[in-house]
Formats: sequence, structure tokens, C-alpha cells
Amino acid sequence: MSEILERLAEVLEARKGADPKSSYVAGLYAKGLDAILKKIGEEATETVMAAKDGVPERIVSEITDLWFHTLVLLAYQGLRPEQVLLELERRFGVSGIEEKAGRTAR
Ligand SMILES: N=c1c2ncn([C@@H]3O[C@H](COP(=O)(O)OP(=O)(O)OP(=O)(O)O)[C@@H](O)[C@H]3O)c2ncn1[C@@H]1O[C@H](COP(=O)(O)O)[C@@H](O)[C@H]1O
Repeated sequence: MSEILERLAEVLEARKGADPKSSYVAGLYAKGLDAILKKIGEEATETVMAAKDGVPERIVSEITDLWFHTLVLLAYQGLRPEQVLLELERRFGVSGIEEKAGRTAR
């Protein structure tokens, strides 16, 4: 599952040297942090609206946009998706193992 994240992270890294006019991501980098954060806010709101409407395809589509823009933020800040996956694994690892063993997590 993380292979697609790795490949996308590589593309997002490569876009740091691209012409802002030729690439959506390079354009966002050129506009700066506030523009990236604005997109994340918009996509989060669109996700909430899609969930309220309850149309599965729209929920998936909006969450894809949201995840994409959080990946752009990670790249912009010099961070990598693996760091988030590791943190997720660290948090889920304990409760996931407890659940499998039939114990109550927390
Ligand atoms: N995966 C994506 C991706 N997902 C979402 N988006 C863009 O995110 C934006 C979503 O914003 P909205 O829904 O608000 O749509 P919009 O109104 O057109 O957005 P704005 O142009 O107003 O920001 C759209 O412009 C989408 O095209 C993406 N843009 C690019 N990619 C991939 O990212 C890589 C780099 O892209 P470029 O920088 O364009 O080469 C390539 O591999 C692309 O396939």
C-alpha cells in the first residue's frame, strides 16, 4: 500500500525544481505555505460535505484530494510519508496486537 505513497512522494520532491507554470504542484510550492494550507482546509471541508451527503464515490474522491494535499505539505516541509506511516504503525501497533489477543485496548 505504501508503494504508491513512495512513488508520489518522489514526484512531489522532483516538482521542487519544476516551472510553476508547467505543474500544479510546482505552482502550489511557488505560492507558498499559506496556499497549501488553504487547499488542505478546502479539501477537509469538501470531505465533510461529501460525508454529510453520504455519496461513497464523492467521499473517496474528496479524501483522495485531502490526502494528496497533505502529501504536498509533507514534501514542502521536507518530511516524508514514511514518517506518518511509522507513527501510525507505532500507535496502531500496540492496540492492534492487544485487539488480536482479545484484550481491550486503552
Ligand atoms: N494526484 C494528483 C492530484 N490529486 C488532486 N490534484 C489536484 O488537486 C486539485 C483539487 O482541487 P479542487 O478539487 O479544489 O479543484 P480545482 O478547483 O480545480 O482546484 P484549484 O485549481 O482551484 O486549486 C485539482 O486541481 C486536482 O487536479 C492532483 N494534482 C496532481 N496529482 C498528481 O501529482 C503529480 C504531480 O502533478 P503536477 O504537478 O500537475 O505535474 C502527478 O503525478 C499528478 O498525477
